[in-house]
Parts: sequence; C-alpha cells; structure tokens
Amino acid sequence: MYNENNPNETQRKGRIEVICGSMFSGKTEELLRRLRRAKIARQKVEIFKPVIDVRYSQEEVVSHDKNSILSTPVEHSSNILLLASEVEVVGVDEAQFFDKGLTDVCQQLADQGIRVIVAGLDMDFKRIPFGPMPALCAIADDVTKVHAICVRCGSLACYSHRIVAGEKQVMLGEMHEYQPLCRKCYLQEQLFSTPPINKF
Ligand SMILES: Nc1ncnc2c1ncn2[C@@H]1O[C@H](COP(=O)(O)OP(=O)(O)O)[C@@H](O)[C@H]1O
Ligand SMILES: Cc1cn([C@H]2C[C@H](O)[C@@H](COP(=O)(O)O)O2)c(=O)[nH]c1=O
Ligand SMILES: [Zn+2]
Repeated sequence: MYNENNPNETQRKGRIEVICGSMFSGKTEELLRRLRRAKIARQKVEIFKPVIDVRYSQEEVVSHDKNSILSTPVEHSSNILLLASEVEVVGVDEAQFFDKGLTDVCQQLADQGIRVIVAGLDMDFKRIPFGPMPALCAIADDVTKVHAICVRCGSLACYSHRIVAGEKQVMLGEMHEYQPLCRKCYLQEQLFSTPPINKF
C-alpha cells in the first residue's frame, strides 16, 4: 500500500506522461527529446511501437522530420510488460493503434517505479477519441497536448483532416493523406469540400 508520508523510492519514480495531439503536432519529436535526455542521464530506456506502424520503418520510431530511434515493434500491449523488465524508462509511440490493455500495462509499469512516456493521436480523422488514448489521458500524471500549424490559415491546428477517400479508422499515411487543420478550417472542409480523390 502506497504511503504518501513515507513513499518507497521506487514507487516515487513511477509515473505516466502522455503526449497527444493531431498529426504533425510534434508528438514523436517530443517523445524522442524526452528519451534522449533519459539516455543522457544514463537511464535504461526501452521504446515500443505497434507492429502495424510501418509508415517510415519496420523497426524504428521515426518523426516527420526523419529523426529516429530504434524500437521494439509489438503485436499486443501485454508484450511490453514481458519486455520491460530491468528498465527505468519506457517509451511508446503511435499508442492510438494499441489495444485497450495498454492503459493497464502503463499503470502496472508505473506502479513498478518505471517512468512511462506515451505518444499518440488524441483523435481520428472524424474527431473521435482514438483507441486507448482517452483512458491513458485519464490515468496519466501529466498530459501534454501539442499542436501543428493549420495548413489553411496558419493558426494552431487541433484536427487531422483526411484528404483521400476511405472511411476506415486505421489508414497509415502522412502529408499525402492527411492535413492538420484548426477547428474553423476543419468545419469548413466538412461543409464545403468536394469528396476526396480516390487514389486507388
Ligand atoms: N502543418 C505542420 N505543422 C507543424 N509541423 C509540421 C507541419 N507539417 C509538417 N511539420 C513537421 O512535422 C514535425 C513534427 O513531426 P512529428 O513529431 O513526427 O509529429 P507527430 O508525431 O505529431 O505526427 C515538425 O517538427 C515539422 O517539421
Ligand atoms: C487521423 C488518422 C491518422 N491515422 C494514421 C496516419 C498515421 O500513420 C498515424 C498517425 O501518425 P502521426 O505520428 O500522428 O503523424 O495514424 C489513422 O490510421 N487514422 C486516422 O484517423
Ligand atoms: Zn485554419
């Protein structure tokens, strides 16, 4: 039982940090920044991503700026628990693609004294909260929402607008498939835009 008057050193270090926002908002860059600093502090770091994320690389976590770090692709969130022994910091990218079990996995890791840093899309292209992200934000010690620049008007963007045909929630892509938009421009797109081109 955690005693706030006499916290165990290990328990004190455990925490969950979530970095979320639209596409191109800097989530992966911020994750990489925090993980690089942990490595400078000589902490044992492990990074995981879902096997589905093969957009830029099978193995690496890669930002849109092409900065990267080697990671371990996993099929299911439970794999992270098995692979994160003897680790001080766990990073997770593209968390939106994981199963709902990721929330409990992160909670267990933090309870073991591990610092958990999770990056993922807050919403899908229809503005629906994505996968385990809402629950992760609820249990996090710290949530950082980052913003891209709206490609239409230059203000802060909060949504990812899909510019190609497709109704499925999961569709890998980058700037040929998605654009970051502010609320006003996103709503205008929904009201007045012609149906997106079908690229297949
Ligand atoms: N509209 C945009 N607004 C902000 N950054 C953008 C935009 N388009 C491209 N970028 C680039 O994307 C980078 C962020 O990439 P990344 O961290 O991978 O984002 P995310 O993981 O949130 O998709 C920025 O540093 C910038 O160079
Ligand atoms: C909005 C939205 C995005 N995706 C995909 C597209 C990319 O492969 C990733 C997000 O990458 P990023 O690191 O945030 O740039 O998710 C999707 O499958 N469905 C969506 O609605
Ligand atoms: Zn705008």
